[in-house]
Amino acid sequence: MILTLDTTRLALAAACLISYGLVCAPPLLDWRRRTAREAAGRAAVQAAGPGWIVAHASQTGNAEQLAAQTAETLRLAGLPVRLCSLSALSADELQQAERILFIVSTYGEGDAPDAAAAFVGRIMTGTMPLPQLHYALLALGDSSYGQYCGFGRALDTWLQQQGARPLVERIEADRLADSAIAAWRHALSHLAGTTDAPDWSAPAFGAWRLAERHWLNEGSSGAPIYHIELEPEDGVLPDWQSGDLVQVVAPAEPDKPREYSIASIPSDGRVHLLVRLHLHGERGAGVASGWLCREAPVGATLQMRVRQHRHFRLDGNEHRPLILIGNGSGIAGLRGHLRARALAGHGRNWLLFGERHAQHDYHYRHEWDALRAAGQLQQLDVAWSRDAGGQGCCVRYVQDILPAQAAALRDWVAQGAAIYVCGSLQGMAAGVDRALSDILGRDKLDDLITENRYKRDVY
Ligand SMILES: Cc1cc2nc3c(=O)[nH]c(=O)nc-3n(C[C@H](O)[C@H](O)[C@H](O)COP(=O)(O)O)c2cc1C
Repeated sequence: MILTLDTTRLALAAACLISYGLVCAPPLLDWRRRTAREAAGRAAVQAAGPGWIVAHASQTGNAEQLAAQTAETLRLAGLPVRLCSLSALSADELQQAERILFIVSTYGEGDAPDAAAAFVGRIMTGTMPLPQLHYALLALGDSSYGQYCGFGRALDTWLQQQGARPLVERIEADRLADSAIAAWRHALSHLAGTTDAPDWSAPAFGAWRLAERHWLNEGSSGAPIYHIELEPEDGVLPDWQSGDLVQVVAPAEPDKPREYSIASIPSDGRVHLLVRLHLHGERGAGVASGWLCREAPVGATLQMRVRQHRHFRLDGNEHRPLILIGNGSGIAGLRGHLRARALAGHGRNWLLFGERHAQHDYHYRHEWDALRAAGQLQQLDVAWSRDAGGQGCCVRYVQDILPAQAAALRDWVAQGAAIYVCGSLQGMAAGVDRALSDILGRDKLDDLITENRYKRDVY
């Protein structure tokens, strides 16, 4: 052994060792990361193999909730089960899995919910042999749409084309019809070999009092829109989060509850709604909106319940900057978020709103002014479609604001912002999506969806 105390030689030796470490460390770290990823992938595939997978595609949470109940029923029957979003399934997992229960809704015009867009793009556009896969499929939809259960049917067809075999025939639930949900539960008990499935009944409707109603847009060329406040008759306010919805029963159509975004937060002490009166020409007003906005007297009792809308909650985005984009009555859900943010003391909010006339349709303007003054609304941009002359030819709708704000938008997103879009599906949602995609790039926007940073409540 050769020992030396020569400091120059020692320093040289140390430098050699450090350089060697620097050269080796990155590949080593990379190798460790890769190995960990592969192990996680293998574990997921193994988990998929012998057990059941319950995969959901949901926009407003119905399919997700039914999937959670389905998974719980299997678990109670002692079966290993993995509950996940459809887009979380990889091609490998699909090809290994033997039993999957799919619960999917349909949006747009027969499209997949946003949460399943990645699955459609990545998996359903191609082919893969799935002869080992047995599955059941519950499709949620609404038969008043042209493409009833369009996505559920497309998924079913695609699975069969890949050689997967249905355990039971596809079940379709029209507006969550009890009979269809009962058929699914029945099939499930049969598959799980259990007879004592837990109760799945949704929370009961409660009695609420219509406490206040104001017509917000007198003089507008748009249909009347009302701010409505409701109190529980028993005085016990249920808990909810900004982004959630209510289901309201109109006395003339007790089997068709209508959903509205909640515009308030529990600390307001009341549920606030923003309801547009639907006018159908000669046929008069819509059943539910006509009753809520015109017929029911203030003080009337109505049946209502709060429903979680997990996809539109702040969940996980509480500490991020927020970009809130909406039009018309879509401002309701955004107002809920802004109130929650003000309460929590987060001022990094940007509201972009579109309506018809600045003079008549600037809903809640005094509130936005107050938030601005208090430093709780950092940026506010508005577009007026019927006053467009005054703003130049290019800005009519909320999506038209975005190109001029491209740099700010990129900046906010780079700082971690989440984007919430609320309002009409026709025109607005697609226009906003296109503008965001032009500015940020489609891949970035898809990443934001995956990271739960691009959320939409459009109707
Ligand atoms: C904007 C919008 C578009 C919809 N489009 C369709 C459709 O094209 N076909 C259909 O069967 N159901 C359609 N539905 C109904 C939903 O699929 C149904 O409400 C379902 O229960 C929602 O489940 P989810 O909460 O899991 O997303 C639509 C609903 C909304 C709000």
